[in-house]
Amino acid sequence: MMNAVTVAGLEKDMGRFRLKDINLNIRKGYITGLIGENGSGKSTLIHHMLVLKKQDGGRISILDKDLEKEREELLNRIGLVFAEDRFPQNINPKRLNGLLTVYYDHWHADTFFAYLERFNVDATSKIKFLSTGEKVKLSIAIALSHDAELLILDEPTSNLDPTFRMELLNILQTLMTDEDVTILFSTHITTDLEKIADYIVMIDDGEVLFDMEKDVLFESYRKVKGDRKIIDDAGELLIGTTINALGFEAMTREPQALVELYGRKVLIENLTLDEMMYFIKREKGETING
Ligand SMILES: Nc1ncnc2c1ncn2[C@@H]1O[C@H](COP(=O)(O)OP(=O)(O)OP(=O)(O)O)[C@@H](O)[C@H]1O
Repeated sequence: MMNAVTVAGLEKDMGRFRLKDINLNIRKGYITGLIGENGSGKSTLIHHMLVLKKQDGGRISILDKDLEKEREELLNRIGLVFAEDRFPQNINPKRLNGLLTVYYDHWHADTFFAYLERFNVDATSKIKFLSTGEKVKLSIAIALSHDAELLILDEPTSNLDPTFRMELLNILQTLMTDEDVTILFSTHITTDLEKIADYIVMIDDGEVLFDMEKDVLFESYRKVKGDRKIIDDAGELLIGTTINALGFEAMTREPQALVELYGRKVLIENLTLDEMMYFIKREKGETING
């Protein structure tokens, strides 16, 4: 099995918003980061990867099982973390542990309580009294305590303090090396993905814009800054050109060619994932608007 998740031709019409022919492979044993603007469809995609209905177009297989037919078994093998919590609010994590023992085939109470202690979450406090970040930590502790082979984390880090975010990234990386799990991780904190992701998937307006190995992505594209006068001439080599008081900035796949053609009139730099998203989005907007 090469892919932990295969999404083929997923279509979902939600009225104003549509997932359009989503084809996606989440490679087994790697961390895939899912990025995209607010409302681009990250949460919708994750949701429909887990609850595909007959009337939707497309096929999804997870861990070599057909999602439609074997949902129950699959949910046992997937660790889920969402930004908002879905727990019963009036019980404490200790009581929740009792429910989870029944729910999961491979529940490890000792692991669960060890994580809660490590994360500083009070196991005797009613869930409704936990802070937003503490609820996320609870959710992470659960996801890590039932031998999940696949972790799906939808914006897990947005409510976490920087210290714990770093700790979580370390935990995830350790899991990858020790247990060979697969992780799908959506976030706006792209620096987290620059640190730990192996693959990056960007979606925009319900479509997959790219699905690439992170290292290849960063090797393939560079930022270029330069003198405004060369924009027209170099246009073909520039992606998402922005003009500012100092000149222009753009993304390019051809840094070498730009240097050969324009010498000191251009400056080549490395890109961040945020900048890549910005330039790609700009380029797409320009194409659409003519
Ligand atoms: N149940 C629903 N019915 C109709 N439209 C919906 C529903 N849920 C979400 N949408 C719409 O689908 C679009 C995509 O939303 P989604 O939550 O998937 O985006 P996202 O990429 O996760 O955004 P964010 O980064 O803000 O969390 C939005 O325009 C949203 O309004």
